[in-house]
Amino acid sequence: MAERLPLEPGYPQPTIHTGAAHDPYESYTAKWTRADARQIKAMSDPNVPTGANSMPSALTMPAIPVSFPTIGGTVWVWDTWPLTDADGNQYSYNGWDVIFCLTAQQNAGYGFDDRHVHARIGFFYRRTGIPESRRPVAGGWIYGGNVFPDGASAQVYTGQPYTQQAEWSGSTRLMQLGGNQLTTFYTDLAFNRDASGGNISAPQATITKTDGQIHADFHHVWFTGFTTHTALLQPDGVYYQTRLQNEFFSFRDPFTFHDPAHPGQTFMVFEGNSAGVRGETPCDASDLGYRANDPYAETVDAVNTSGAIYQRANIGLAVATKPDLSAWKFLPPLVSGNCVNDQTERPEMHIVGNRYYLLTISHRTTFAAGIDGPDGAYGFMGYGIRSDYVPLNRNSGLMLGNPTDLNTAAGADYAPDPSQNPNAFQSYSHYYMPGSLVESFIDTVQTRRGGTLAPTVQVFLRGAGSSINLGYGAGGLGGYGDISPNRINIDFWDLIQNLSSPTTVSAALSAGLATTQGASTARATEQAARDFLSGASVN
Ligand SMILES: OC[C@H]1O[C@@](CO)(OC[C@@]2(O[C@H]3O[C@H](CO)[C@@H](O)[C@H](O)[C@H]3O)O[C@H](CO)[C@@H](O)[C@@H]2O)[C@@H](O)[C@@H]1O
Repeated sequence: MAERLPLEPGYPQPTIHTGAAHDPYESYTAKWTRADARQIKAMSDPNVPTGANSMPSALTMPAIPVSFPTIGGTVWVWDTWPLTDADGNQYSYNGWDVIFCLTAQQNAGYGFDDRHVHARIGFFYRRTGIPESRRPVAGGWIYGGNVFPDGASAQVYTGQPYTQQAEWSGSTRLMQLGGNQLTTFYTDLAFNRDASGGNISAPQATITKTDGQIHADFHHVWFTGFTTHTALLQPDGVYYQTRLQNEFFSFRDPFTFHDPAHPGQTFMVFEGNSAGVRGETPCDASDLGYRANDPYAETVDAVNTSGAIYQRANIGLAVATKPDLSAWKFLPPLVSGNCVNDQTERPEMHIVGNRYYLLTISHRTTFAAGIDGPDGAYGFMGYGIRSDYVPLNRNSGLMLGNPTDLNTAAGADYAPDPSQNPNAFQSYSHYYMPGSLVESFIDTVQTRRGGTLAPTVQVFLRGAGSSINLGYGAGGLGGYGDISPNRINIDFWDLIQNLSSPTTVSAALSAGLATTQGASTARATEQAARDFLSGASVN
């Protein structure tokens, strides 16, 4: 890593990271250090040689107008993920784009900020291939309802003393090209309420798997299955903090992936906290990461007594131990942010050539005492699943922040000061897609609450840096809810079985599709069905 000289007044030199790869099974956890994260503030400080008067525009999402359109319907929408394979490719299924979203009913007697405890995984769909310019303003998504049958996700807690349960983020994988079998990995959350309606004690969080099938005809998309929910992981207290160690623990957001360097294995990254009893597990010099004799270094004692001891985010790793992905074992965390931040949420792994990008999201309010940064997406670059990850962009870790003046007080993360930071919480839960596109949801613009899909933006990853494409869409903001597939999956037999009229069945037969059974290759089947679809009249 290049040295940065001279020392910037008030800010330390960042930690030296090499990006070097380690074995995934090795006990090595890269650090997002305080020396690194303090570079976020340095970048916006006009008093340092390389600082600016605000967050750099290359790392800042342009302001979303308060007049944003909404996806419509009866549910709030937040964390969203498309239908993908384990390599992150996004699929159109039988001619439909499909997305999965955390959703909560809008008119059920609770407010937007209480949505988390009512969350269900819902789905939306729209026809594939319509140019963005011809889609309705909020993407033209049609709400399809909940993915899992009512009550199915509660079975994970059968016989346990919880009175309420919710479905939190995860990922949904197409298990075989040409088929309709899906596996959803998600966070099954359970808790009790006290008399005032709040939570009694910490929720329990279980990373869970459930299998189902997607179906489509020419009118709509629907699901079957998802009736059996298998608990995969609860925190172990060794690598990952438990609810008994910290009632505010984080353990959620599974994202599964394959690595060409480890064929035949399935890995999962997830949001965790470093194990240890809250407030009794101090940080050490490696968490702070200061170079020797840096005049802007803090002492370990000063950091631990500042309150920063309570922030212990990590990005966890697990590996499947059964081919049907029904059993997993923990591996040591990939990255920790002890005394830096308390939440590294919805982590994703993107492998581009020999570079491994570990991306995550975080809040301004979850940074530790003495560190500041905007709500948004953060990232790290290494040369293997387990690496000495380099935090992106001058080691700060910041990849894409909401427009935020870090010289103003943080405040509550759901209540921006419209006069100072009207867009500081405009979007959250950024998800990186093929084509360097990033989708997210709108939380709050000025004082208007969102619960709808944000404009998609484009962020290029280059080495250990990134930059938003301000030429994308209008001034850097693309379409609202522009989440498009880069691959097509046709399940011919699902399509044929679900055609809605005999005329269309005979059209399919006369198009030669039936002859593909048994005789033709999967490629020919796909091509025939694709030809048929493109010539079909849809309504
Ligand atoms: O709904 C839970 C899923 O959402 C995720 C990522 O978006 O967790 C987000 C989190 O933050 C929300 O609450 C914040 C505080 O109210 C609010 O400022 C923010 O806008 C919200 O997105 O939700 C939990 C519970 O409130 C909180 O700990 C997180 O920071 C994801 O990790 C969950 O699966």
